[in-house]
Amino acid sequence: MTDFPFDSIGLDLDGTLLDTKADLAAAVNVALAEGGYAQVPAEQVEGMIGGGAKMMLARAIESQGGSMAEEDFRPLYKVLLRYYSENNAVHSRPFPGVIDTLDRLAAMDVKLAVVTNKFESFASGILRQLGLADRFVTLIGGDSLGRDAEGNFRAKPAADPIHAAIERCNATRLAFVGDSSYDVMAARAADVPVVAAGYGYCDKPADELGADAVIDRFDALIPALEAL
Ligand SMILES: O=C(O)COP(=O)(O)O
Ligand SMILES: [Mg+2]
Repeated sequence: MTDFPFDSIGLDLDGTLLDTKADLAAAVNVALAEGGYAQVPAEQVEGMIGGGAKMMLARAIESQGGSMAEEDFRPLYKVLLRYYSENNAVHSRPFPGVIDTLDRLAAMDVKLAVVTNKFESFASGILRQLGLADRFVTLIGGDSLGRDAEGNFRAKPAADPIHAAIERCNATRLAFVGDSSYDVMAARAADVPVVAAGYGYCDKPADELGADAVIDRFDALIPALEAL
């Protein structure tokens, strides 16, 4: 181990490690077509990513003043999930600098955990298809920790998935990296330092997310963490 200040890093998936926008947009648009709604361009879907697939679809339907009644929404959500389960790594790829940086972190014995609001099965399938699964000590998806007393998934922005990452990495010092306000809120709630991926699908300007640092490429991560 070098004098790198963290022994573990938690990493968001969509918009941080992987550019998944095109596959997510295709899945949303299949569901929107099913409901008779207009198609939404991928650039617009981008701002709807971060809270999980259900929230992404809800935002797309609401942007067209559509019905959010359970009997209208549920069938479209099912269409999205079915389509995405079969088409989730068609266009999705690591962002520039991701592979090199993960190699460098592995060489420094830094443990890596994926903490995503995607369903665990989707996230693990994508990482497997892209040949990246073995790089992570653990993967915590939006559904991995079950639901809280109100019936909501114990997912970001809650601290629970970050705490789970700390535990599963057996981390002494963990930092988190993510692209949305959910990521920053979850890291803050768990009291861990957080770096914002400014090149990702930020739901507000990256420097307004409240992170400790902002990077504009993934390969700026190691120096950014060293400077925290
Ligand atoms: O798919 C989403 O909406 C969120 O996924 P992420 O937590 O990996 O960004
Ligand atoms: Mg994200």
